[in-house]
Amino acid sequence: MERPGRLLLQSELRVRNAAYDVSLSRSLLIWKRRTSSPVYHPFRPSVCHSVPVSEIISVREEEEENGSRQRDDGSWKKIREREGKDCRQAFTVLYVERCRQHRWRCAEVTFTCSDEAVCQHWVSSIREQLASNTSRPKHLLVYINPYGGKRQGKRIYEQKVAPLFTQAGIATSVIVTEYANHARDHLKMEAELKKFDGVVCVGGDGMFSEIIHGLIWRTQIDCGVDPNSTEEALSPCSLRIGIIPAGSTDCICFASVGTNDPVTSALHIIVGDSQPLDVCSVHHNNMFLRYSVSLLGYGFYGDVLSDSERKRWMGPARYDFSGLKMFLTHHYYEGTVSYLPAKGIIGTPRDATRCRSGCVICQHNGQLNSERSEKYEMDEASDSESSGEWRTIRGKFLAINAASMSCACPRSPKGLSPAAHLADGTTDLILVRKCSRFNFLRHLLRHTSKDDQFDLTFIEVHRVRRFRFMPRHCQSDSDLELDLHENSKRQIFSQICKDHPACGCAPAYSSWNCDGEILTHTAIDVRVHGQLIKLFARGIEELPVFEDLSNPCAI
Ligand SMILES: Nc1ncnc2c1ncn2[C@@H]1O[C@H](COP(=O)(O)OP(=O)(O)OP(=O)(O)O)[C@@H](O)[C@H]1O
Ligand SMILES: CCCCCCCCCCCCC/C=C/[C@@H](O)[C@H](CO)NC(C)=O
Ligand SMILES: [Ca+2]
Repeated sequence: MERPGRLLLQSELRVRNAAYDVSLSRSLLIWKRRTSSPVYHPFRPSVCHSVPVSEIISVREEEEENGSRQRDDGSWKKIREREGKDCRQAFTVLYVERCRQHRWRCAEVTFTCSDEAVCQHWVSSIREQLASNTSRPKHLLVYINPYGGKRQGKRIYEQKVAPLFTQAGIATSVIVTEYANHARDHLKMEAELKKFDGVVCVGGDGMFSEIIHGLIWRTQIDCGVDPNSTEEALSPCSLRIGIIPAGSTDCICFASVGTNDPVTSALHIIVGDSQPLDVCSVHHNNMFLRYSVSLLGYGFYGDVLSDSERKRWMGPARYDFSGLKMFLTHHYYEGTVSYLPAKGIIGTPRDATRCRSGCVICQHNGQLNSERSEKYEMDEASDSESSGEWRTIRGKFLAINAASMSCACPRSPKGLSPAAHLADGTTDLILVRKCSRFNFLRHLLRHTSKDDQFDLTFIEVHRVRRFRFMPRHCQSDSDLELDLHENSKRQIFSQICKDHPACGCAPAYSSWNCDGEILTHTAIDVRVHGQLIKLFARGIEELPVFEDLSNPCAI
């Protein structure tokens, strides 16, 4: 809890007929019931409220007519009179109130006083404080995906978010997308980004992936960086991105705010939060494919996504249906994974600690990254395959997952990698080797229990900066010749089977699930770019365990 600091204003005002000492400093608004108040009950504890100024949404004057007052927006509010004597002036403060499970809501308190000049001084003083907070957005570019999730994006925005933006005095330019990649193309080629101080994504993870594709690409072009390069350091994006969850998984919103509630996300945007986020670039043969911030999944999660795309009419439940189907199908895939372990960092994928607001691991490793990327510019060999740092694993896998955040979501409450960090410059590479259905089910079920989902003999997890994957069917001729002697028949049959889908045997390869979108290639090169973008979020806040003794009300 912030401490009050130097007082800017202090008055006796009234709240619902009770007298309060109200004070405003640069950091806090406090209202504390006066002990002399006629409605004061000697045995009722003194009531004191405090709100960080940074979490005040807006302040509005209340105009009076016939005992009720008309608000700035024209709506009417009944102000009760005290014993026939009018309290003639009032103003209302809207502020963030924390609820259960990381949800925020917009609360309000109306102050009344007899002196009009005092009332107007309070309104102007609070407005000055809000205006001086330069991290709060004033003009947002909003993209609404009407197609994702339960196809409620437009309704969610208009009914739950737009009224809050209006209350907060935020101007918006809204685009309802008309086709897939509409937002990406608009950001790449048309949007006048200098007019805005933020972009808002109303949709799910796939829509967010589309928007960062457009924004990051545009930023590189504007900064003279080749986005197709696998070796150039990418330029960070200055515009923050807000996510109004209206998808099916919404794991990016869930992992950066702690809930997938549209009002909570809107309030984090309004107060101007900022949360850095790692981004993975995905290339195939030096050709850029896509960016990823949550999950890159081959095998199980790639097959779940491929199968579920044909069932979008089911809404979010399509993932459960396809997940069960793919579990029963139990396909495995052969290939070679090579990865560059993250050296010198703190934190591992097996930690008990979690990435939360003000994460020390993200701050430490993020600093390490920026020092390292300066060195990298001078010594590109450190990341090259020949640096000797790379590890290679060939085998048969049920799933190959790279989680750049926990990927926690309603369907996977702990997430695919519970100890992954939003902004530490790494991704957790999870290899699920071929095993029995029973053992794979044990692994899946541990995503919803307290058991460690990595503590199984057929699972290995590495925190990496880069990795590559080459499926067996794409291996080089020399590798294939080696295999040919070993499994010539299998190679011949797998080619026949691949050419004849009617054949019932397992496919030779899966597809990559990239934040909920299917990649066009299976041989990929993935690189983590630390803290490349920023969200209007603050990470998941630690829940208060006890009354905060530094609470200014305790003074
Ligand atoms: N107007 C549109 N018509 C059709 N598709 C669209 C449109 N706008 C965006 N899309 C595409 O819809 C796809 C799915 O959107 P989104 O990710 O928001 O929903 P979802 O897949 O249900 O959610 P999640 O990814 O969280 O599971 C995205 O790939 C996006 O590119
Ligand atoms: C035995 C039944 C198993 C059912 C498994 C159901 C599928 C669970 C989906 C959880 C996905 C968690 C990771 C999130 C990935 C997102 O990036 C992506 C896009 O939103 N969502 C999916 C489902 O791939
Ligand atoms: Ca990360």
